[in-house]
Amino acid sequence: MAKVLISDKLSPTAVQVFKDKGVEVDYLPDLGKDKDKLIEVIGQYDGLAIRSATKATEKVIAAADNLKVIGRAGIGVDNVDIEKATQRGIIVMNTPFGNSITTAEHAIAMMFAVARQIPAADASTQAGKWEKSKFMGVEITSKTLGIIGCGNIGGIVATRAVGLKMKVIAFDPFLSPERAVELGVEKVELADLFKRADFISLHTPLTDKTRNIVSADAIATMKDGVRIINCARGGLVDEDALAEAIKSGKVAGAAFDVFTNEPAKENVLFGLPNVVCTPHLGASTSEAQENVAIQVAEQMADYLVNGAVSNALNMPSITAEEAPRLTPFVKLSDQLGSFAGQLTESGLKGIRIEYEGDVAEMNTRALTSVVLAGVLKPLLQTVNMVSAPAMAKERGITIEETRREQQGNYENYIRLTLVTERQERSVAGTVFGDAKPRIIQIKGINMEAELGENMLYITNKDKPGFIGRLGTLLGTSELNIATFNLGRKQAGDDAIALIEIDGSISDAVIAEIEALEGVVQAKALKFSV
Ligand SMILES: NC(=O)c1ccc[n+]([C@@H]2O[C@H](COP(=O)([O-])OP(=O)(O)OC[C@H]3O[C@@H](n4cnc5c(N)ncnc54)[C@H](O)[C@@H]3O)[C@@H](O)[C@H]2O)c1
Ligand SMILES: O=C(O)CC[C@@H](O)C(=O)O
Repeated sequence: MAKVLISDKLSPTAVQVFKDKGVEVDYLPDLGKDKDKLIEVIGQYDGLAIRSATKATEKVIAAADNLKVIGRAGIGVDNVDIEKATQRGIIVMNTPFGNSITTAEHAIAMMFAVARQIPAADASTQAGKWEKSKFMGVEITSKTLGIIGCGNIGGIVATRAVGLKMKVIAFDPFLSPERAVELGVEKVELADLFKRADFISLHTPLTDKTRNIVSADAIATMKDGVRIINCARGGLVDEDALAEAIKSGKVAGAAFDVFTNEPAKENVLFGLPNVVCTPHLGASTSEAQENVAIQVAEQMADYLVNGAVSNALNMPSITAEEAPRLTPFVKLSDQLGSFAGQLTESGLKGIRIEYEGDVAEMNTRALTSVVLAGVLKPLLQTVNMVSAPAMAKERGITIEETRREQQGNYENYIRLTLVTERQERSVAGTVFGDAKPRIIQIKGINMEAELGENMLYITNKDKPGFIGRLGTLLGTSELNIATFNLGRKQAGDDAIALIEIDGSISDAVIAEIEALEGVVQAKALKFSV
């Protein structure tokens, strides 16, 4: 039974979801904060469910010998080393929509808070001061809100702000003109946004491009009295530059939920006039926490139990519905990749995968990942379908995928061609109605072979007497033939034999086969069945 560790504070509903789906679960909500303890125990788990307190660092991942999936109950995955997870074949998934409304509402709340200085006014009033003239605010109606990053959360903020009668402008290179119209926002360039906005709200991930997107230079181009809200990620705004701009009066206020260093026990913004801060509360509503906990538990359990993949950041999705239909093709893809990979001895330059017929309409991205893992496995023992695409890319191997809907002799067909420094070698296979994969072509030679655990692959000159000599040799070596498949282009040409053997084939037997008259190549191949 798969075993999952929940190492952050997740709604207890997640525990029940895991149990209901047949996954064993340990709920240790404070463990994530103890790096050493996490490293000590992580090896025993197949899944790790986290929020933001647990840092799934390179060291944690290196110690995670059985880990198959990391599930983030939330959106941002900057606390997970995705590259290292991918290299170890661990899927990283998040819950991209479960807390979007809640976070967008927090951004709107923060905008009001900074427009009317509510936290400071509250503190003063409760201190018995009644400082009515000190807290003069501004209306937001008719003001311009500049949204940087108009995805899920930015989009919700935009529609709420339009409802509040604001003029909304947005900078997001991936925002389509149609979506901008749908949201009621004007798509603008960043420099334009900085010049025009009365309020600026950030909603991008933290990347190399977005780090310090609000810099000292950017602030200098803004309207005097602008107010800045960050409920996305610390590091999007240069906090030192903002602090200076607040002190000088250039910026009239800031509302921050996220900070460059978290937990933010101290920060240059703390204590400045009209700065409102919350401790990364954007996603903290009971509704959002219930949503993300249930979603992450369902996704992780679906993967661990059924192989379904949703919302993975390092692997194509496979829905629970398509997983059973895809299974025989996953097996075929693995066999084709493994077959070609085991026969490849010179430097691999390119991989071509052709899908034809029914299979061309399936989730070929996932199948391609499986093929790649099969090809690379003989070279890189730890590779799997998660890590294979990245590993192939790292090694400069080009990947080409084509899909054709028309059918030839078979209802479906996958052909894999490996391009090496010396040659191109192709192998093709199909899945029949019995859901069993078959190899149907090797190097252009037709045959119909089912692969077993131990296969003997031989290329030989098609001359009389060869099969007899081979049968005698296998017999005297006490190797029993389970199935025997032959193919050739034409009489006298190269022929291929693919033979299933009951038991493994030693190097000594392979050497004897190679010494038989007419043998061009002999190889023992192993497959997982
Ligand atoms: N405060 C919280 O508790 C909390 C909760 C949830 C999400 N978040 C954060 O909010 C942010 C947005 O989340 P989301 O779900 O809307 O993500 P999203 O992926 O749906 O949207 C992000 C948008 O940013 C845009 N973008 C990327 N690079 C950009 C750039 N250089 N300039 C302008 N736009 C760019 C993308 O095109 C995309 O539309 C993330 O950083 C996420 O981690 C914070
Ligand atoms: O889990 C949290 O409280 C914060 C989540 C938020 O930052 C996210 O990216 O989803």
